[in-house]
Formats: sequence, structure tokens, C-alpha cells
Amino acid sequence: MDNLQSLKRQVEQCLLTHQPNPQETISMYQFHVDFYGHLLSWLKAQSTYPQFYFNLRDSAEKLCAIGKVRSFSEVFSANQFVQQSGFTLIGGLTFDGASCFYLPRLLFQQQQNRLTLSVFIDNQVAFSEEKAAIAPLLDNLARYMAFDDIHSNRLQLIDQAHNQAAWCNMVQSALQALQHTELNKVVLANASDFQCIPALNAKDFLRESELVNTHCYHFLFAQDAERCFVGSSPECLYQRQDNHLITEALAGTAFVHHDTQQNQQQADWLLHDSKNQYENWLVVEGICQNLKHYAQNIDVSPLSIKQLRQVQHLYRQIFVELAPHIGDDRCLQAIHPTAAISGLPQQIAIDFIQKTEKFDRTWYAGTLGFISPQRAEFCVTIRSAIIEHNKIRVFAGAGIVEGSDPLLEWQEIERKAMGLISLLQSTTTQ
Ligand SMILES: C=C(O[C@@H]1C=C(C(=O)O)C=C[C@H]1O)C(=O)O
Ligand SMILES: [Mg+2]
Repeated sequence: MDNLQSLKRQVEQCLLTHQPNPQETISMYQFHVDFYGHLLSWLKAQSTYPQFYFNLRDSAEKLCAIGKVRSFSEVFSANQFVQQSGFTLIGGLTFDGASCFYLPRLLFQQQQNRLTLSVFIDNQVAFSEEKAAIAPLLDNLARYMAFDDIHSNRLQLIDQAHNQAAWCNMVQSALQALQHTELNKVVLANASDFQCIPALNAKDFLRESELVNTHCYHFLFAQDAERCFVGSSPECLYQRQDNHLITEALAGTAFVHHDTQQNQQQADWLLHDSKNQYENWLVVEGICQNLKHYAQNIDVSPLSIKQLRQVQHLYRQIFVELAPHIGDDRCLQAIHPTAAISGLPQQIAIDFIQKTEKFDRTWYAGTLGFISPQRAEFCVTIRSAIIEHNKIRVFAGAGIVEGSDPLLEWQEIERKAMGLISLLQSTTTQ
């Protein structure tokens, strides 16, 4: 018997015997099975929202969830709930810092070929209502939907928040602000809207991205059936195990060449280029300034290179020993948004972005991940897109510092966007 069929039976059995315990506001049941399928293919067959998928960058671990039992619009209360209940919350913050954390109805945690399903039941709601809410999820629990090939889907650029000329003007005004104000760095971004024929399924798209955009986090967050936020990001906001936190500065960019020798030359150039070094260092400075009140010790690694498919970046890890009782609410608020996606000084950069960019970043350059009592992990939601029926909006940004060249920064954001766009056939080049 398929292992999801067996999971379904176990959950059904458990619901038959569930006795709401008045001491327990929420009950959790956990089931373990071996699993050789793909959680995105399972998710594709589900019709309950919100939907969440998080494939971690540095380990063979994936989280996948549907439905919602509790939600928290403040990180403080989200963290408090995690500490009190011991449960894992998923979600994150938009670029603007709006918080969206929730306890899903079904949470899958996959570690290699081992799958754990947690089912949450709210004892503050009549059990008959809970059973009725769970029934449709159970109907679909053992279902998969095969991936469709997306290689023949065609993309056509229909609109851009900033075309090349407008982008160059925007970078020029940032360069002026860098000269005449306290601003040291500002990360400007663009949104490009494509029509996709035929309409694109977000799960097929993310599956394709997972195959080629390796060494990245892969995430999907759909609050409803209408639109879905997806992406493959190389950037970790932080990972925490007890009071040990690792964060990073990933900033400073060169293109990737197919020729190994030329690629190595690019990497060597990037490692020694003062503009890119400065762009990266400001991220380290921003993070250290914001975390110093919460840390007992901070160590910064030497510069290295993170190679991706289209671009390569300067990379430093930052190892932090947190002071006692510092929760993920404080960590998130201190680190997000880093100078890799906002700038420095942080508030001046955010104000500049808000008055200059002609689109709303929403979940782009936000953060998604999970919080549990012992550990938490969040990625920075760059290299991302919103898929809505037959439209896809792709986001890309670049750090502007003294010495930035508007046209080179334009090429940089176009290259970054290619990480996702190149998964499909683009019929328009600009
Ligand atoms: C803002 C983005 O990327 C960020 C900007 C970088 C840069 O300007 O060199 C490099 C990596 C990221 O920190 C993006 O991809 O949208
Ligand atoms: Mg850059």
C-alpha cells in the first residue's frame, strides 16, 4: 500500500478516537512513514489554502503545509506561542516587516526519505466543526498530481515597473543621495510582468527551478488559489540552533561564464573588486550593529564566493552566540531587512526605496521559514516571483553604492531575473 494511504488511515483512526482534552488548547498528532514521492507533486493535488513549501538550502530537509489552525500577525505573539506550545510555526515577514506566521492544519517534515506528518486539532472549536474542516483534507491526503513539462510554455514581457532608461534614472538619483546624504547603500529593484502561455502551474515551475537552481532555498507560499509566491533564493536570513545563530552577508555580484577559466577569472576579480567588497562589507556592518545588543559573541568569516547558475556572489558567514532568552522575534526584527536587500543606514534606505520604486515589493525581499523552540531557519525571499493565472511577475534588485554604474546594475538585475525566467522560453528580450 502507498505510504500516504497508510498515513490517511492512521489519521482517520486517530480522529475516531480523539477526545478533546480541556487542558490542551491544541492537540498535535504525529505520524511517521518512509516516503519516496515529491512533496510538490503532493501539494499540486491539494485544494486547501494557505499552502507552504520550504526546501532548505544546506540540508536534505523540506517542510510542506496546508490549512491554518492559528495565525499571528505579530512576531512577538508568534514566538510566545512557540515557546508555550512547543509547536512549529511557519510563515515570515514581507519586505515592509508585516508579519504572517501560522500553525498549519497539516505539516509535513521530510528528512531524506523519512516523513513526519503533524496534524493539529483546535480544542477551542467544537470537535464536530474541526472534523468537518479536516474531512476535505483527508480526502486528498493520499493524492498526487504528476508534474507537467514547462519547457514549451512561452513568456512574453508585457510590462516593467522600470524600463532600462527609468532604471538608470533611478540609480542616478540614488548615486546623488549617496553623495549628498548619510546614505551609504540602497538596494533598488525592478518588477517585470510576463504573460505565460499556457498558464503556469507554480508547483511545476518550482520543481523545475529546484532541478537547476541548486544550492538554494526553494519556497512557495500561496495564501489562496489566486496567486502564489515562489522562488529559489541563495540567501539565508539566519539559522538558529538553541542560542547559536548563523547569518550571512551575500552581496556583490559577477556573472557566471560557461568557460571554467573565464569563470575563475570573474571570481578572482570579484574577490578583489573594491566596489563589490564594500557592497558586501556594509551588509556585515548592518547585521553586526543590529545584533550586538542581543549577542554574547560575533565572528565574521573571511570572504568567499557563492557560485550559482547565472551569477556568483561575495559571501561571508556570521556566527553569533545569542545572549540568554533572545527569541526569534528579536532575531527577526534585528536582522530583517538586511543591507543586502534594503541598504544602510537601514531606515534612510527603506525611505528612499519607498519613495523611488514604482511597485510594491510585498513578499519580494521579505523572509520565509519556520520557528520551533530549539531551532529556526529563514531565507531571504529574493530570486522570486508571483504567479497569478497566466501572469508571472519576476523581481530582481541590486545594491547601489558609490561607484555603481547604472547600466552594469541593469545587467546585474536582468541576469538575476534569468535564474527564473530561463526556466521558460522567453519570446521577448529587452
Ligand atoms: C536584491 C537582490 O540580491 C541581492 C543583491 C546583490 C548585489 O547587489 O550584488 C547580491 C545578492 C543579494 O544580496 C536580488 O536578487 O533581488
Ligand atoms: Mg551588486
